[in-house]
Amino acid sequence: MASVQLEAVRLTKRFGDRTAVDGLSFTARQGEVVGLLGPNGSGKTTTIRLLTTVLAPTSGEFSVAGVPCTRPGEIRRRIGVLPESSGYPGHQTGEEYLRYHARLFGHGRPDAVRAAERLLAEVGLAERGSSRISTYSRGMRQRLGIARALVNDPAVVFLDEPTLGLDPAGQRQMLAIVREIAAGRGATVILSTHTLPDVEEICTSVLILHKGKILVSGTFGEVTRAVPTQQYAQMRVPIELVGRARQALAGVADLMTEPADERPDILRISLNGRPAADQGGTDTGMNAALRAVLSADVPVLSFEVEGARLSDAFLAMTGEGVR
Ligand SMILES: Nc1ncnc2c1ncn2[C@@H]1O[C@H](COP(=O)(O)OP(=O)(O)OP(=O)(O)O)[C@@H](O)[C@H]1O
Repeated sequence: MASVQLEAVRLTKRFGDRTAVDGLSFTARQGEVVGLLGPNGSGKTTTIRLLTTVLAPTSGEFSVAGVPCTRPGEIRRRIGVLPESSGYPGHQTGEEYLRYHARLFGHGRPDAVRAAERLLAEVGLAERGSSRISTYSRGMRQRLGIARALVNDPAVVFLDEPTLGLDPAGQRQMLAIVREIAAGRGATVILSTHTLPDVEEICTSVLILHKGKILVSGTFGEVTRAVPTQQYAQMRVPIELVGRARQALAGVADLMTEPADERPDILRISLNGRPAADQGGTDTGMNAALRAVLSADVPVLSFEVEGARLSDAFLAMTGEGVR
């Protein structure tokens, strides 16, 4: 099994009488992409600031690549950070900027030149390395920020909202880069985000924070199974029989129907608040829906059970919706 690169034990941060991070314990292994999720104010940024040694914990401890938090200077040499918002010197070119940071980490001049070139290629900026940063789009700046975070070949990379404000193409590019940081470099990535589809796409595990505490953690499957979420199925019936199908479904306890978007011939059926973990119950419910409609002499043209969604689990746990 891959080695543990990050370990937090009862990590806590208080600001006055407000506890921003409250007894966080978790581990992350080499090559994992861990999604750090939670509503506004749940403690994501504070957690990243603690783990990147910007803030000192009030209590608890953590280690990065085996280095304890009592040696913050050594930790800083082993991590890369893309903060929530960072400024860039617009007058410098991407190349100059990365060379400068490579030099800060002790590379000699020729090494720094090579490192800048390699990193620019890695984040898709090879063509624009000699342009001034002031001419870069937001997506290009974010990618330059990632390149800077990789300059010291870090064991753990922290990315705070890396896709925020990017257009769909920029988001895709960013996610591909993040995936490669974990799969290609074997680094551990801690990714704080509000964008759950990103998480579903690239994270190997998820930590959901609420009021500074971990509500639930695990793989995507474990998290969506751990909480009561609605399970939905879509049933398509002949349009002239929609009314009859609805009537038949109304007689099935525990089911509710709602119209699917702009498709009057599709009924979206949900099991009322049954835990997704209760797979037996879910099957029975959906089978009951099918039986009811068929026995009302309504042919079912298609029937599809939707997969559990992280956003539903998140909503069920925190009471707050997300994008
Ligand atoms: N320097 C500080 N002084 C006082 N309170 C703080 C400080 N930094 C954060 N907090 C408080 O700690 C809590 C957690 O904030 P944090 O910024 O970590 O949340 P977050 O999950 O990153 O939120 P967002 O998604 O809005 O960025 C909030 O209640 C916040 O007001």
